[in-house]
Amino acid sequence: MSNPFGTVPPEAILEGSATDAYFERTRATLEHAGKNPHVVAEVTADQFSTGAFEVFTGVADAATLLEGRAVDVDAFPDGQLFDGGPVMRLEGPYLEFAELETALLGLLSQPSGFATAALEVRLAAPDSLVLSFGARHVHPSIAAVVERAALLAGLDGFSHVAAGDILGREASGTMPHALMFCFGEGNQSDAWRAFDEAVSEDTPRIALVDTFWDEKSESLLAAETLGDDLDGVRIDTTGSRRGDFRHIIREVRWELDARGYEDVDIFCSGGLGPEQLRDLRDVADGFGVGSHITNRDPVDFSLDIVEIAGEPLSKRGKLAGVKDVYRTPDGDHHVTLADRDGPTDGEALLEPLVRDGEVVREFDLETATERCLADAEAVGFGADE
Ligand SMILES: O=P(O)(O)OC[C@H]1O[C@H](OP(=O)(O)OP(=O)(O)O)[C@H](O)[C@@H]1O
Repeated sequence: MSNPFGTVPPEAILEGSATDAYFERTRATLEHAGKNPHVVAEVTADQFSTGAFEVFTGVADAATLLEGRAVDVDAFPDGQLFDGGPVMRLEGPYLEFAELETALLGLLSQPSGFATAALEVRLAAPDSLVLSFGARHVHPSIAAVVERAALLAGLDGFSHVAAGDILGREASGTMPHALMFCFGEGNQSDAWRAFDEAVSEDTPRIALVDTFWDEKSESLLAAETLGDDLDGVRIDTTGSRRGDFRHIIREVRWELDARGYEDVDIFCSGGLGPEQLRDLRDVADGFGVGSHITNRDPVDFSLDIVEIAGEPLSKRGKLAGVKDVYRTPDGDHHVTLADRDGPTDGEALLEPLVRDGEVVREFDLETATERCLADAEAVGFGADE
């Protein structure tokens, strides 16, 4: 039972065996030929800007991976938005990092995809409570990766308990339909009352109100049952019954208000993405979002050697030479050769991460979140049309 779920252990990732076989064969071949050239390699998604910004994250994990190797690494800060050109640059003898390419790209690609999708929902409802509910859609061993990406993008919290332990944040949530079933139809009040009695005082009392009856009937019943103790209701109406979800939410709001329950908030979940949040943000108080975040494809990063023994080179379709990337105050993204002048008012985005194997940067999630949201504003990411 040392590895009951068959996951690749951290030791394998750090030592380089979490790799594609062709890198092991490359090492064998280069060692056989007595070659280990000094190279510069870049991690890039798109060679040229496309206007489609994405969030860069996973930098701390990349630093952990590369620590102790005789390489210098420069990278964008965690949470920076990018669009074309390198987000990371590695320099050193090629065999110092050859086999790490597979793990390095994985550590960056999937979290960056999650964070980009999470930022879309954050910006779609900037004033609403938005929680990440997507842990159920991914392998449990990476749940904290999802939740960290959600926090990085400015979401207010997440549902996963073990991720909370890792990230130092308490998991949030309401109650599942399973709880309602255990009390049975007609006994919803018993379920909500028992929940109120059982959970800690600081747990919000948010009743799930779509299980057996109409959302309006169950919401009013929850309000009558818990009175002033009820903080909110959650409506998770299944897709086949949803009809006009906005109308359902407005109707519940109306009925609660009509009976003096103006302080009871309405939370929604189930298949929600940025489009739905924009539509519902003025009638609902908060949202739980899962699959929109976890279904996101990884960002398609690749690592390419761009200079070898001081000479620029690249494969066909890629851009040779060491590059720098700048952001100008107008939000424009500039990719230039590193030995040419960048824009005079440009901020260079590639910053030292590792120097001769030593990690030279500190990581702070709150700072990364601030950067992510400020950068999204600077480049107009997620702006309402
Ligand atoms: O659709 P997503 O955005 O991925 O949302 C994540 C999940 O949260 C809701 O489930 P709920 O908490 O109601 O689960 P339950 O049916 O087990 O109670 C929703 O129905 C999804 O299954």
